[in-house]
Formats: sequence, C-alpha cells, structure tokens
Amino acid sequence: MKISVLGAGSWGTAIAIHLNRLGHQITLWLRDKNQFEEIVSTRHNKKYLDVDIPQEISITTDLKEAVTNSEIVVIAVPSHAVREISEKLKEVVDKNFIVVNLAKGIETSTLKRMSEVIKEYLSNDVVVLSGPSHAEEVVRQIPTACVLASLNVKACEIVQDAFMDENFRLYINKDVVGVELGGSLKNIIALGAGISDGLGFGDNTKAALMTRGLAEITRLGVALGSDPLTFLGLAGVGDLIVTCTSMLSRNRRAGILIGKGKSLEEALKEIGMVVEGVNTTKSAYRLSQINKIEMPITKEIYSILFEGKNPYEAVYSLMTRDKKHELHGI
Ligand SMILES: NC(=O)C1=CN([C@@H]2O[C@H](COP(=O)(O)OP(=O)(O)OC[C@H]3O[C@@H](n4cnc5c(N)ncnc54)[C@H](O)[C@@H]3O)[C@@H](O)[C@H]2O)C=CC1
Ligand SMILES: O=C(CO)COP(=O)(O)O
Repeated sequence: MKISVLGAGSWGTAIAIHLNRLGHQITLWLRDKNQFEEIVSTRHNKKYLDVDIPQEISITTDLKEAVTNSEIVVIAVPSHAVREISEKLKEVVDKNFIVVNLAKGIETSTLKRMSEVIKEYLSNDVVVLSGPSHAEEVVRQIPTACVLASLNVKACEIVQDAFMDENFRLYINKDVVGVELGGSLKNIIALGAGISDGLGFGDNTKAALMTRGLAEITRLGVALGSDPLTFLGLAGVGDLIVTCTSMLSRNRRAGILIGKGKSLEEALKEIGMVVEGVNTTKSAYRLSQINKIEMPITKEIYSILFEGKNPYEAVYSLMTRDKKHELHGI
C-alpha cells in the first residue's frame, strides 16, 4: 500500500520504519526544512529517534506530494498540531484515504478528542491507534500490542491487516471515546508518577497513583460515554503501566524533573519533545468541572503545574481527603 506518515518526531519516524519493513511504500512528511535536510543527507533523525532511516522511505516537506494516491494517511504530530494538519489536509485531499491518528490528547480550547477535531475537516474514515507503544521499542521490533478504534470497523480491519506483524499486534475496539480518552488521560497520571519518583517516594506511592488514577480516568470516561472495560484494556491500564513505569516516557521524565524541583518550563525544555500530559491536564481539569466528576489526582497535578502548588503539599492533600469506600463512584 502507499502510506503517508505526517510528522517526523519519534513516533512518526518509528511507524514509518515499521511500515516500510512490512513492504509498504512510505512517504514521511515533515514541516521543518532543517530537519528535512538532516534526514535526507544523513538518513538519521538525531533529535527524535536516532536510528537508520531506510533509503526506500521518501522524505518530503510537500504535503500534497506526500498524500497523493495514498491509501492510508497517518497523523503523527502532537495533539496541539492536529487541527492545523487536518485543515491543511482538507486542501490537498484527493482521495478517500483512511486517516490513522496517533496523537494522544484533548484539545484545550474545545475539549474535543482528536478524531472529533479531524472529522471537522475530513469526511474520511478515522482510525485511532493507541496503547502501550514507545517508539524506541517499536522500532527495535520488541513485541508490542495496541488497539485500533473507529466508527467504521471495516476501516480498522484494513489498518489491522496493513500494520500488523509478529512483533506489532493490533486489537480492534469499537469504543472510540474510551480508546481516545484512555490514551490521553494516562499522561496526567504519568506526570504524577514521575513527580512521586522525583520526590523520592516509593513503589507503594506509584501503585496507589496508578490505581486511583485509573479510577478517576474511568469515572470521567464513563461520564463521557465510554465503556468502562476499555480502561482495563491496552488503551487504558496497558498504556498507564508503560507510561508510569518506563524511563522512555517523556511524561514520566518531565514529572521526575518537576518532583526534583525544576519548573515546568525547565522540565519541558530539558525533555525537548512533546509532553502531552501538560495540556491534557488542563483539558481534563475543565472536563471534570463541567461534568462534575471528582478527579482529585488531576486536580492536584493541575495545581502543581499551573498554580505553583508544592508537590509535597499536593501529596498531603491527596492523602488527607475525606475517608472513602474504594469502589464508591467508580
Ligand atoms: N513517542 C512515542 O513513543 C509515542 C507518541 N505518541 C503520541 O504521538 C504524538 C506525536 O508524538 P511524538 O512523535 O513522540 O512527538 P515528538 O515531540 O517526538 O515529535 C513531534 C513532531 O511533530 C512536529 N510538529 C510539531 N508541530 C507541528 C505542526 N504544527 N506541523 C507539523 N509538524 C509539527 C515536530 O517538529 C516533531 O517533528 C503525541 O501525541 C504522542 O503522545 C503515542 C504513542 C507513542
Ligand atoms: O503514549 C506513549 C506510549 O504509549 C508515549 O508516552 P510518553 O509521551 O510519555 O513518552
């Protein structure tokens, strides 16, 4: 198949290499001219994912050239850029290709999920790919399992056939809302897990954050129409585990830096790649207020990131909340 990948960050680069290995004809589109020169001349993308980029992958900064005759177009930019890319795609769309979205986030200005943003501009089928999938491991062909979700299951099946191999297993889940929310909201908890690690707390603390984090993700998800079981799947607890425990996670690493006393700006500069949990915390905090859903961890992360609350005080606030029954409100 002819497949275009839009965005040459770590995930875009890794998925392009993966799809090239599967024998597809791949075009990798990127915006930045300097990065384009670097990749074309060195076949490396040093800042984002330092692996060999095979010669068969075409590299371009011309979006029309990238998507012309493509059967699948993969969006692999950060969530804050998905609207801009979708708008540009609308202008060059010449065929009813399937759009596969990799970005994990909730738009801060509209509180929309990424597939909702894309659908504002394109009538094409949109398939969401989510789940525990650090680019650095996928590109090394380490066994990985993820989920595809779409309003059109047939489109998921086409993507499943095109993207799967013995090291990259894809399940289908019809719960688009749950899959998108799971992949986005776990990044907030990963920031929290990192902050806990940075403060020097232990495994008990992280396990508590992950478990209670999953409880509040599920609460919001169900209020917004998700199937609660989705949060026990790869796009829920699966991604939560990988992001909260791996040193490859940008969200967790940003949290560690903040826990060690760096400001949010310093932490983001040091990571140098997108840390989706920051914007998602803003969106989820607003969604919890609008829908009157209790999300105590999200609220404390919001206070640390945007209101200057001391992380120790945030942990104290969480530990001294009203006494509760564990399953109440889940
Ligand atoms: N890196 C990973 O392992 C995974 C990432 N994701 C998600 O995939 C999305 C992309 O993440 P990464 O590739 O890791 O990000 P990254 O920070 O490594 O790279 C982002 C790329 O997008 C480009 N970009 C930014 N704004 C743009 C715009 N307006 N137009 C065109 N290009 C633009 C940047 O120049 C950069 O090349 C995020 O939502 C992330 O949460 C999901 C699963 C795994
Ligand atoms: O979503 C991811 C892995 O599934 C990537 O997480 P980070 O953005 O925290 O690296």
